[in-house]
Parts: sequence; C-alpha cells; structure tokens
Amino acid sequence: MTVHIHPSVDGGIKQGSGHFAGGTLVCKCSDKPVKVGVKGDVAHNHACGCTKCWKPSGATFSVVAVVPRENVTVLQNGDKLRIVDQAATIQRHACTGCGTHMFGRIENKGHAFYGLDFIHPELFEESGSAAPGFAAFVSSVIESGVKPSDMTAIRSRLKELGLEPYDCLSPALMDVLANHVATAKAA
Ligand SMILES: N[C@@H](CCC(=O)N[C@@H](CS)C(=O)NCC(=O)O)C(=O)O
Ligand SMILES: [Zn+2]
Ligand SMILES: [Zn+2]
Repeated sequence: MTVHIHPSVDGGIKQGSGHFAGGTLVCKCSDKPVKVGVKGDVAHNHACGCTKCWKPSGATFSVVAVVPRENVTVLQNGDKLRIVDQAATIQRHACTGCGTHMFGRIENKGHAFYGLDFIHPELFEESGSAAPGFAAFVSSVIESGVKPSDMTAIRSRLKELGLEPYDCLSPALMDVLANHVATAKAA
C-alpha cells in the first residue's frame, strides 16, 4: 500500500533554512486570493491527523505550526474570511472561496497556547520555514475514514520520515498543557 501523508512531506522532509524571516500565506483562489503576512519563522511545526485541521485535497494529515499572534496580519481580501466554528478552542479563519484555513486563533486568554496562531506553512509563497518535527493526533485519521488496518503502515511511514507519531500532541507540548493546568490550580 502506498501511504500518502501530505504532499509537502511525501517526498521526504525538506529542512528549514534556519533563518526564515517570514512571508505571505496565500489561499487557493485564482481570483482575489486571501493573503496573510507572517513575521518570523514558525515553531512546533507538525503533521496533525485531527478532523478539524485543514488539509489540502488528497492529504491524510494537515501540516500545521504556530507563530505569535502579533506576527500575523491579513494583507488582502480579508473580507472573504469566516470563522469555521466559533465555539472551537482554535478559531480557524477560512477562505469562503476555496475553504483554505488561513490562520487559527485562540481567543481564550486562560489557554496554555493563548498568544499563538496556527498556520499552514505550505501556504507560504516563500520557502525555508522550519520543517515539521512530529505527528500529532495520528489515531484521529480514522475519524476521517482511514481504515484501522492501515494504521500500522501509516505509523511506519511517519517514523521513516522522522515524524514520530503521537495520538495527542508531543510529550513536550502535553507537558506544557499539564503544567498550565497545575499552575492554575495552585494559584
Ligand atoms: N479526535 C478529534 C481530535 C480533535 C482535536 O482535539 N484536535 C486538536 C489538535 S488541532 C485540538 O487542539 N483541537 C482544538 C480545536 O480544534 O479547537 C478529531 O479528530 O476531531
Ligand atoms: Zn480562497
Ligand atoms: Zn489538528
């Protein structure tokens, strides 16, 4: 079986330049594309198998990273953006023309990841942003229709690519979330 993870990683992980200064995210519309400016490089780039993160056509996983929210600016055709689910923790601002999620924002100031926006680096016009380093919510791809019997091959391929598979976030990020809860409880 040929395992397709995401077009940007299926040919091997392309490492970042290490000095990406930022760029412009562009949606898939041929007419009046939405453009979003991002200052600086991305962090915690990873493949996500959850049903909520945007994936390009045919992809099993999303590739998603974070940047400080103050580094994100809508540059063009922002009138086409709508929030996919107002009730979600991550409010994903999607293009109503093509469906591409341009950025996801956490508005809950009490959340551990408040202050970070979620973006899809493949939408950068420029190359060189930091590469994905792990795979999150891997088991969740079953919720999108992947057969449970394909999971062994999918996890093997992720490992081969250097994207260690986890069924929630990476241990480092889970520790950040748990410590945030512990600190809030102690206060
Ligand atoms: N199994 C669920 C997992 C969804 C989930 O928890 N996604 C994570 C990773 S993106 C999250 O933090 N979601 C918050 C949100 O979507 O607002 C699914 O696939 O829909
Ligand atoms: Zn669009
Ligand atoms: Zn996700």
